[in-house]
Amino acid sequence: MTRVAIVGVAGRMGRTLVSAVEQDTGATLAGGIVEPGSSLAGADIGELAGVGKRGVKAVDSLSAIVDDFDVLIDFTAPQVTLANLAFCAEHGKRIVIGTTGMSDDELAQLDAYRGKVAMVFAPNMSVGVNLTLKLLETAAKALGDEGYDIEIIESHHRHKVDAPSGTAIKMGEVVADSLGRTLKEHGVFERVGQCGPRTDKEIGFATVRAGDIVGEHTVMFATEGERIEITHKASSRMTFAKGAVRAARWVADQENGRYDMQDVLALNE
Ligand SMILES: NC(=O)C1=CN([C@@H]2O[C@H](COP(=O)(O)OP(=O)(O)OC[C@H]3O[C@@H](n4cnc5c(N)ncnc54)[C@H](OP(=O)(O)O)[C@@H]3O)[C@@H](O)[C@H]2O)C=CC1
Ligand SMILES: O=C(O)C1=N[C@H](C(=O)O)C[C@H](O)C1
Repeated sequence: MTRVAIVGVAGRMGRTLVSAVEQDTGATLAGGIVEPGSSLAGADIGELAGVGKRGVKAVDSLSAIVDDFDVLIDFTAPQVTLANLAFCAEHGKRIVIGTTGMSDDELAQLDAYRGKVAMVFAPNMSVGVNLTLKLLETAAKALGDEGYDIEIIESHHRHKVDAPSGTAIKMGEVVADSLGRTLKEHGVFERVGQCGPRTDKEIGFATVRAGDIVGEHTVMFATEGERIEITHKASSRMTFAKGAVRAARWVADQENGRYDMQDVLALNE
C-alpha cells in the first residue's frame, strides 16, 4: 500500500486528490499540507475535500509528517514545488509533480534533482492527454512538412495563473521535436497589431480563460482546402487526480530519476 501525502490539499487539485486516493485500492491517505500559517492547519482533510471526516488533519509543514508518507503529490506553484522537491530528496521520499508555469531557470533547478530523487513530472496526468501526445507525434511527422500550418489553442477556468498551459507547451514541444523545430525559434505566443502574415514553420499558441472550463486543448493542422484538429477535453479534475495517484503508486518502486506520464503509462515502449 503506497502512503500518499498531498501538498496544497485545500486547492482545486488537492481536494480532488483526496477523493482519488480514497478510491484507489493501492494507495492510502497519509497526510495533507496547507500553506505555512494557514488557518486550515488542523482541519480534517476529508472535510476540506467535502467527503466528510477521515481522521487525517492538515498540517502546515512537511516535517510534521515526515515519517508518515512514502510519496508526495504536489500540485501547487513553482517555488513551492522546488522547496518540496528538495525536502523529498533530503528525506528519501518520492514525488509526483503536476505544477505548471515554471520558468526555464526553475525547470533547470528541477532537472538538477533527477539523480537525487525519484520524481514523476508531467503537465498533464490524464491518460487521454498522454495518448494525444502520441497522436500528435504521428500527425506532425505526416503533415508538418507538407504545408500544414500548426496552431495550438487552449482554454481553462478564470482562476488559472499561468499561460499558455503546461499541456499546450508540451504539445508544442512534441510537434516541434517531431519536425526538427524548437519552440524557442518557432513558437509564436502573441499576435497583436500589424504583426504580418504567419510564416510557414511557426507554431502558434492561443489562450482562452473563462468561467469554470476544466481544460481543453486543440492542435490544428491547416492547409489550403482542409484542416485537421486533434482535441482533448477534460470535463472533471478527477482525470488528472487519478493519473497522479497512478503515478504515485508507480514511482514508489522506481530508482532515482526524472520520469513523466509516458513512462508511467508505458507509452514509450
Ligand atoms: N499536471 C496536471 O495534470 C495538472 C496540473 N495542474 C497544475 O497544478 C497547479 C495547481 O492548480 P490548482 O489546484 O488549480 O490551483 P489552486 O490554487 O487551487 O491550488 C494550489 C494550492 O496550493 C496551496 N499552496 C500554496 N503555497 C503552499 C505551500 N507553501 N504549502 C502548501 N500549500 C501551498 C494553495 O494555498 P492558498 O490557496 O492558501 O495559497 C492552494 O490551495 C497549477 O500549476 C496547475 O496548472 C492542474 C491540474 C492538472
Ligand atoms: O490549471 C489547470 O487547471 C490545469 N493545468 C494544467 C496545464 O497547465 O496544462 C493541466 C490541465 O489542463 C489543468
